[in-house]
Formats: sequence, structure tokens, C-alpha cells
Amino acid sequence: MAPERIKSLNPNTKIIIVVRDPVTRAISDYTQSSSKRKRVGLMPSFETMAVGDCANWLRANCTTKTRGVNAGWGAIRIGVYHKHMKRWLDYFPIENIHIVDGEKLISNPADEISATERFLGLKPVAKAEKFGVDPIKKFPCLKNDDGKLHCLGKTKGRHHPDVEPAVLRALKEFYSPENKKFYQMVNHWFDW
Ligand SMILES: Nc1ncnc2c1ncn2[C@@H]1O[C@H](COP(=O)(O)OS(=O)(=O)O)[C@@H](OP(=O)(O)O)[C@H]1O
Repeated sequence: MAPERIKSLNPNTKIIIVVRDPVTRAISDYTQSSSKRKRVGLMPSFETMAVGDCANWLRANCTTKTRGVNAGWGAIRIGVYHKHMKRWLDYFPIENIHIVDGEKLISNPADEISATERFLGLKPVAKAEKFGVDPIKKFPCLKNDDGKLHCLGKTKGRHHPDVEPAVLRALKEFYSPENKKFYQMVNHWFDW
């Protein structure tokens, strides 16, 4: 198991975890898998995967629903953060773990990176003026000394499919108790 093995390498390891609203995370995950899947065949809609019949090749993971959701589908399962977090907290104290808010990493990268620098005890170099915004994707970019933008690759900040509001609501309800467990575990409240 990764936490146990990392602890045996160095018990003082500092761990950085990036989280975002698990509903958005699931849609991002789906966007990534369906972009790969296009090469081998059509991917069912996000709605079918999340709350419907799932996909033939994944049906084993979607045989039972939890609160109406295919909680066994990887894109959903990974967003149940407290289950993953517990495995790390079994081996590392919370002081060794830094949580990065993935949404703020997009909207305010300088602040999120500054907080990470403090956690790592690094010389502070991240400043708001060193970041710009990709004019098309509205995703953060680094500003070179000559003012040119160095933006993230084409798989970052991709367009996500529109998802039926009823499915978004079902997912929000599904994650609500799971998110609360995570907030309590890390003593940090997010607005998801
Ligand atoms: N540096 C930085 N800042 C803000 N957000 C970032 C960053 N790197 C990755 N991401 C977003 O994380 C989502 C998953 O990206 P990954 O690189 O892990 O995976 S992948 O490329 O989709 O396989 C994916 O989210 P979406 O673009 O919203 O789908 C990435 O854009």
C-alpha cells in the first residue's frame, strides 16, 4: 500500500493533495476517459455512466447503486475523498499533509502556490504578477520575464460536457455526507 511504503522510505515525507468539488472531478475524469475512448468506440453519456446503465465494459463496477449513483464507477469512487484520506492519515500526521484547493489553483494560483511554499518551507517566489490567464481556456499560465505566457497543455482546462441538472443534483446529494466526513477529517471546510 502506497502510504505504508512511503512512510517506510521516509516517515517525515510531506504530502500534497489536490482536491476539487468531486462532481466536477468526476466530469473532468469522464472528459479524459471519453477522449481516449474515442479511438476504440463511443463512450456512453456522463449521465448513463453516473446514474444509468453504465457501460458494457464497466458493468461489473456498476451493478449496485448507492443513493441512486453508480458509486463503483472509478470517476465517482475516486471523489469519495475521506476513504483515500484515511489511508494516508493511518500513516502520516495531518501536519505532514497539505491540501490544495484545485478550484483556487485555477482562480488564484499565486495564493495556492504561496500556501504550498509555506508548507514546504521554501523561499516564497509565487506572486500574482507572475501569472496570466489563457485567453481561450481561461486557465492560469506562467508569465515569462519577457511577458510571454507559458500555458498548460491541451488536456488542461478542456471543455466539459453539459450535464443534466437532475444528475448534478443526484451527485451533489450523493457526495454531501462523504464531503462532510472529509472536511472533518482534514479540519477544512470547502464550499462544495
Ligand atoms: N496546474 C494546474 N492548475 C489547475 N488545474 C490543473 C492543473 N494541472 C491539471 N489541472 C486539472 O486537473 C484535471 C486533471 O488533470 P490531470 O493533469 O491530472 O490529468 S489529465 O491530463 O486530464 O489526464 C484537469 O481538469 P479539467 O481541465 O477541469 O478537466 C486539469 O486541467
